Amino acid sequence: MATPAELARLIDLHLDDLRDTEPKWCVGHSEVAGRGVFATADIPEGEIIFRERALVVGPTARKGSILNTCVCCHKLLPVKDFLCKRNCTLPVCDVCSDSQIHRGECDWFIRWQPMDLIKDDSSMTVNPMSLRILTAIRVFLLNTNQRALVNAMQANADRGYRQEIIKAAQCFRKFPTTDKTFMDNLFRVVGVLNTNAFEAPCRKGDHDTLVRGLFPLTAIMNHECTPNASHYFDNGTMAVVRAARFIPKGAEITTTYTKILWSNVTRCIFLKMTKGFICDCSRCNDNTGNKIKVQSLI
Ligand SMILES: C[S@@+](CC[C@H](N)C(=O)[O-])C[C@H]1O[C@@H](n2cnc3c(N)ncnc32)[C@H](O)[C@@H]1O
Repeated sequence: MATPAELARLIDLHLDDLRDTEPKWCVGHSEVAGRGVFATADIPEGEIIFRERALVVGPTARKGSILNTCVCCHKLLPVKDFLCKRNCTLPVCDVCSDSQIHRGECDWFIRWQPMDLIKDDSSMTVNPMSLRILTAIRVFLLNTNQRALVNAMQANADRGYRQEIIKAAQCFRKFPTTDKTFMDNLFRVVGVLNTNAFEAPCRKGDHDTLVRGLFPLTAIMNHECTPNASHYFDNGTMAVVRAARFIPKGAEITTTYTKILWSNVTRCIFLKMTKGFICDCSRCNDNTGNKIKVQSLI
């Protein structure tokens, strides 16, 4: 795992113009888990601690997601004929289909020969599993420093992630499954995304959608059930982190990976299933909050 100093260097490059001249945060070794974010000065309640743009964004492709949403600008597309004109099978609007941002992924998808999916009314549709893998593929198209940042992030290992890749590979005739280096890298990237990515609300005109974004600095914050910071997303592409209460210099800045009002049991199960850990914070250890041994449930 990359050291806090190496991670901080790469985050610094990623923040670019959003880097404060005197940031009130730093990346350090955490007593909670691995690396974390720490206050370098007293931070008053309500103050914005940092903002960052997404390093990479893609569709969530969850059950119930509206598939005719442009994978680049997220605008709503017509119900029919919404796939890329170059036959990469990704939903993309006319403007984005010719854009630099789509061209790279479009070339990769075309090379892998996506399977046609024909609907009952004989129009073409898109396979959600090929949409789901798109964010991971976009990581391969980042520049060297950006890819190094992704590599420096934690990737939990989970058998389900391999399944996600296998299902995506089945959407193509020529997915490079025999390229071991590529497949190993893809497995790690999928692990990084599943460990760190956020689902962020995004609005385009009247169309509300959820996008899946990797915000590395926001993701480095460890979880607490009574966090001292909160985060929100500005139209899917910008994360904003602010102090939920006064944070003294030197304290670890934490956020919550769950909904704050969920019960102890619900938070415990969610954290174990999605983030692979059992929280040991004071709220979880408060016996009046019906603490249970999650190990015995899973
Ligand atoms: C998004 S990462 C957080 C950054 C991570 N500490 C690092 O070094 O990259 C999420 C992972 O951090 C660990 N983690 C975060 N908060 C934790 C907590 N309160 N207790 C135990 N592990 C935690 C878990 O392994 C979790 O899957």
